[in-house]
Amino acid sequence: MKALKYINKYFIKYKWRLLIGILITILSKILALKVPQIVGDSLNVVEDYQTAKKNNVSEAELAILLKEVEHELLMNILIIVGVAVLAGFFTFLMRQTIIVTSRLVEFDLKNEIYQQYQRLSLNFYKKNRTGDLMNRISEDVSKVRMYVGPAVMYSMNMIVLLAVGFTQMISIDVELTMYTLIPFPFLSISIFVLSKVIHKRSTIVQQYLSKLTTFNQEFFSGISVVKSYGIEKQIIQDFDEIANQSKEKNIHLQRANALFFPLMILLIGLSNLIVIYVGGQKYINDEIQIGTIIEFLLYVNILTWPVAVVGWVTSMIQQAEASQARINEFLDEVPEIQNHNNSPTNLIGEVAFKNVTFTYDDTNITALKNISFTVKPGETVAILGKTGSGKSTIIELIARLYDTKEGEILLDGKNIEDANLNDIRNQIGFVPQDPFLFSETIENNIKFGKEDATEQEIIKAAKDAVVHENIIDFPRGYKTILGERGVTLSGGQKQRVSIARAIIKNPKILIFDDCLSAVDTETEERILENLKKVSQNKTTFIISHRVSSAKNADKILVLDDGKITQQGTHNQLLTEKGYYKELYEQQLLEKEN
Ligand SMILES: Nc1ncnc2c1ncn2[C@@H]1O[C@H](COP(=O)(O)OP(=O)(O)OP(=O)(O)O)[C@@H](O)[C@H]1O
Repeated sequence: MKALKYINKYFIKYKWRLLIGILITILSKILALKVPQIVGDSLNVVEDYQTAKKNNVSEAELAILLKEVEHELLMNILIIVGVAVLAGFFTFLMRQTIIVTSRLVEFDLKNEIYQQYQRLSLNFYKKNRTGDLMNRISEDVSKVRMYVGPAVMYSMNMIVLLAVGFTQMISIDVELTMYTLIPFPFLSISIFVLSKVIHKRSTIVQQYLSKLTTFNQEFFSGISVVKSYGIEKQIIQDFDEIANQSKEKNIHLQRANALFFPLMILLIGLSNLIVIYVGGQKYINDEIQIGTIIEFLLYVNILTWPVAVVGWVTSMIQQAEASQARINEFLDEVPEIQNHNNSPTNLIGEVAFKNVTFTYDDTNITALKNISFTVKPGETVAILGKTGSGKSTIIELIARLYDTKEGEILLDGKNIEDANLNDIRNQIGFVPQDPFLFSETIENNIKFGKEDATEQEIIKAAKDAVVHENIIDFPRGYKTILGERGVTLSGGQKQRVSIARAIIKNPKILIFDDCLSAVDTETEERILENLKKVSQNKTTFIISHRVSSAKNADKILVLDDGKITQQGTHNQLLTEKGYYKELYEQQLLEKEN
C-alpha cells in the first residue's frame, strides 16, 4: 500500500462526500441485516402457534392466537418490503457519493499526470514509449479508480456486514456462531495467498498491455512505411506474437482469479452445513427455536458476498497498488529542464555560445565540442555542415530543450539557465526539421503560434511562408482539416505551414531547422525574400544543407564533427578553401546541369 498513499490527498479533498457515502453504507447494511431477524421471528411465531395447537388450547383462544399470528406475519412482510425499498434507496445514494467521488479522483489524477507530461523534458520522451505513456494515464488510472470507488464501497459493505452480522449472531447463540465461523480463517488464508499470486500476475498482464499499445501506436504512425515496404505480413506475425504472449499471461491470471469463487462457495457451503447440523441438534434439544436456524442460514448467505468480496477487493487493491506505482514512477520524475526564474524575461536577441561542449546522455555522443560564437540582435546566422555534425543540437540548446554541462550559453549576456524558461520559449519561433501538424484546421495549426491571432494575421503569416496560394486552392481554404480524417499536405506544404506558425508568433529569435529542404529552390528564394522582411529585428538561425539558404546571412557557421571549422560571410568563405566553397561549387554545378 506504499504507492497508494499518494491517493490519500484526494481522500482528504473529497472527505465530506466520502464520509456521507460511508454513513449511508452503514445505514443500508444495518437495515439489510434486519431481514433475517424478522424472518426468524415470523417462523418462531408460526411455531408457537403450532405448539399451542398441540397443547390442547381452546378453540376460542386458538382463533385469537391465529389472528395475532396473521397480523404479525402481515406486519413483518410490510417491514421486509419497506426495508428492501429503503436499502435500495440507500444503495443508490451510496453509489452516487462513493462512485462519483472515484470518478472525480480519476479526473484529478489524469489531469495531474497530464500536467506532469507537459513539464517533462524531451529526454523523458526519448526514453519512454508513447504507448506506455498513454497506458499509464488511461489503464492504470482506471485501476486506481477501482480502489478509490468500488474497493472502498465494498470494503465498507464488508466491514459493516461482518461487524453487525456477527454481533447479532453472537447475541442469539454464541456456540452456534462459533461453529459457523470455523471455515472463515481458512477463507482468509486462502484469499491472502491467492491475492499475492494475482498481484504478481496482474503486474505482468499490465506490462504486456503496454507493449501491445506501444506496438499498435508505432504501427499506425508508421503505416506508410509498412505499406510501402509491403511488410504487413511480418507486422501481423509480430503482433500475433505479442498478442499471444499477452493472452497467455491473461489466461494465467484468470486461472488464479477463477479459483476465488469456487473456494468461497465451498467454504460458505460448509458454514451452511454446520448451521443445519449443529442448529438441528440444538433444536432437537430444545435449546433454540426453528426460526433461529433459518435466521442463521440467512446470515451466512448475506455474509457470503462480503466474504467473497474480500478476495476481489484485495486483488483490486493490489492491482491499483501496482498501477499507482507505475504512475508514481512518472510523477516522481523530476523534469531535467527546470525554470529557476519566475520574473519576466524580455529578450533583445543576442545569442552567445562560450566553449560549449555537449554530450547526449543516452547515446554518450559528444555532438558539440568547444563551440563559441556570438550573434548580435537582429542578425541572421546560417549553420551548415554534414549530417550529424551538430547543427540541430546547437538550436536545441538555444531553445533550452537540453542543458549543457560544459561551457555557457548566453542570451543577452546572461546565462540561459537564469532566464524565465517559459518566456524564452515564448519568444522563440522554432520550425523543426520534421514539422508536426495537428489533426485540426490549417487555420488552427497556424494559430497554434498565437492563440488570439486575427484572420488577417493568419493570412499574412501564410503569405510570408509562401503557402497562402496552396491553402486557398483547397475547397475549404483555411478551414481545411489536416491529418487522419482530412487532407494530407505535401512535405513542402507542411514545412511552410510550420513556418507560418513560427512567424505569426512575432518572436525575438527565429529558428529554421533545415525546414526548406522539401521546397524547390524557386519557392525557397521567395520564402527567404519574405523572411528578410519578417526577420528584421529578429535574430534568425537558418540550418541548411544548401548554400542558397545561407548566402545572404550576416554570418555563416560551418560545422564538422561538432566543431566550428569555418566562420564568416558568404563572400569571405568563398575566398577560403574548405567545406563551404566545395559545397557552393558542387551546388552551382548541379544547377547548371
Ligand atoms: N536526442 C539525441 N539523443 C542522442 N544523440 C543524439 C540526439 N540527437 C542527435 N544526436 C547525435 O548527435 C550528433 C549530432 O546530431 P545533430 O542532430 O545535431 O546533427 P545535425 O548536424 O543536425 O544532423 P542533420 O543534418 O542530419 O540533421 C549525431 O551523431 C546524432 O546521432
